[in-house]
Amino acid sequence: MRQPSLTSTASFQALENHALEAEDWEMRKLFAADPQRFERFSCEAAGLFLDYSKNRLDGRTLELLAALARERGVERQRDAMFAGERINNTENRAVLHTALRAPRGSTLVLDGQDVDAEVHAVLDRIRSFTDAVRGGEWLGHTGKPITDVVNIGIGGSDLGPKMVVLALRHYAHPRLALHFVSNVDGHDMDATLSQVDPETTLFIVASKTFTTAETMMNAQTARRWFLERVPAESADAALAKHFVAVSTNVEAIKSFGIDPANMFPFWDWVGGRYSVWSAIGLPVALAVGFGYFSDFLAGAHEMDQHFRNAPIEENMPMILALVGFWNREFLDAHSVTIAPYHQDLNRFPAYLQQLDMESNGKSVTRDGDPVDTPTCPAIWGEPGTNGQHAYFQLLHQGTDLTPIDFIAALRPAHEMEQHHSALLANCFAQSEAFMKGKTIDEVRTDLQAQGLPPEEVERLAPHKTFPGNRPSNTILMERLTPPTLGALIALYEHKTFVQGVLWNLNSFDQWGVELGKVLAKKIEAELAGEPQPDLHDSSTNGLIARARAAF
Ligand SMILES: O=P(O)(O)OC[C@H]1O[C@](O)(CO)[C@@H](O)[C@@H]1O
Repeated sequence: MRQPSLTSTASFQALENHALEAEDWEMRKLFAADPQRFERFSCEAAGLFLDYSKNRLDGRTLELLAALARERGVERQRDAMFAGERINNTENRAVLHTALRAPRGSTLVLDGQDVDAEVHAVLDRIRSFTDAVRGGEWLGHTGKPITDVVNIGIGGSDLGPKMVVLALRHYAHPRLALHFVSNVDGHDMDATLSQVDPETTLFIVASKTFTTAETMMNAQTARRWFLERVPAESADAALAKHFVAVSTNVEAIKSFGIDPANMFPFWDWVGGRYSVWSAIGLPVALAVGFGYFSDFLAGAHEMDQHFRNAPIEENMPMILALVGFWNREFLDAHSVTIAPYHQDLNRFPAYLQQLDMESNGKSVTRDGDPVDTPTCPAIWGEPGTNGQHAYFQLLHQGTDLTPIDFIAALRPAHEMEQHHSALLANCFAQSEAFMKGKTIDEVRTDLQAQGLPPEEVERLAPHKTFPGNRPSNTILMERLTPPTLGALIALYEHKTFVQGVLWNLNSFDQWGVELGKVLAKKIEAELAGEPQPDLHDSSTNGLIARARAAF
């Protein structure tokens, strides 16, 4: 059924009216007026705690947002996703990444396929393979145990496993070093190959389609590099010990020369950016072992259960989505900063960029109509406290309002307690500063107390004033563990889903990446071929000409 446009819905219009009333709200005053604000605007689920009290909203705002979610059918669409309906309507696919982390025994049949049985059969294979590699029973072609694993993939076939392996480094196997090559830029492959030994390196070629240009070129290069170092007569046997594939495309992996016995499959109902739970997570299972990989899946499943069952008003992913929606639509927030106050989450912002922006960076609804409000904000960030010494200036005093998600673990994985309290102090201080700001009168009082002459006080005061009233969420966990990380990722997946439903987008296709791919193929041929007539605009022709002259 065609959805009405967002702005024509009664609940969106009610929110518009409410936003007019809320225009002058100051969070300082909201906190002063309600000593229970923190308790009222925070929730817990799956080992995570979300404080969303430092947003410009009140109970009525949430009621109206929840009403909008209901009017847009968020619960119905959530249930349709879990049930395996083909909600990816432009690719006619189900969206079942949640089935990848469901415990054995769940019943879901999709087109005659027993999803649970297939998922767990692959998980069993992942377990035996990773046990063998980690245990030193899987040997390289000269009889040595594997010491290095190189994952070759890009986008969802890189960002997820790379982020998780870094985040869980405390759980990692001491013998295995994990490397990730994604960029078609040869410097990426070169930097990795220069560190590894062909006798002890396992290559994982990870690509859902097994057609992605960057991955195919990188995989061919790795294969050539490897074969140049192996006696020709044992090439096939050696390849079988050193190359495995993760894909949905068995024919393509065969023609690449990988034995299907070395292929870990997944399915078209797993989107690339939602695939870390599938065999795309093989590097994670190799690094931390199958037990912790299962815990990671279990943490995500716990968040799934919460998302499925909790009422909207207590549902963490729904709340995160609704608050983000409020900030985007009514506070004109063009971007969101992700600030993990945990160095091991340093690739988390990059991971969320694909998750959120590839899912909801769209301007046409699922029905093909132009959207009538702004959609996905830009997502960016760096670990705190590094960001504080770089771009937080703009967040505090710039002209745009940029909401921030602070993410922290209460306990560290190290024993340097002093560092950890300094880290948390910074995290909490920043959210306080964004909320409170510092008024010009407060600045004047400070400067006067420092004994500055009145004209100097007046000259400096505007520069030292902080507008404040800038929204943030804080997500806390006890420790960064496999289950809490699983829950954290699932939280953001579902947040993205809910926002997609509010905007009536198909969050599971990514047509926007195609045009550049097609043009790059043409230009690659032009760069390699004979001089050709100018085929493009003058800028593109000029750039190609300069590159050709340099070759
Ligand atoms: O796993 P594949 O098929 O190589 O795709 C890699 C990535 O490329 C994209 O299709 C975008 O080009 C992503 O959605 C995907 O995660």
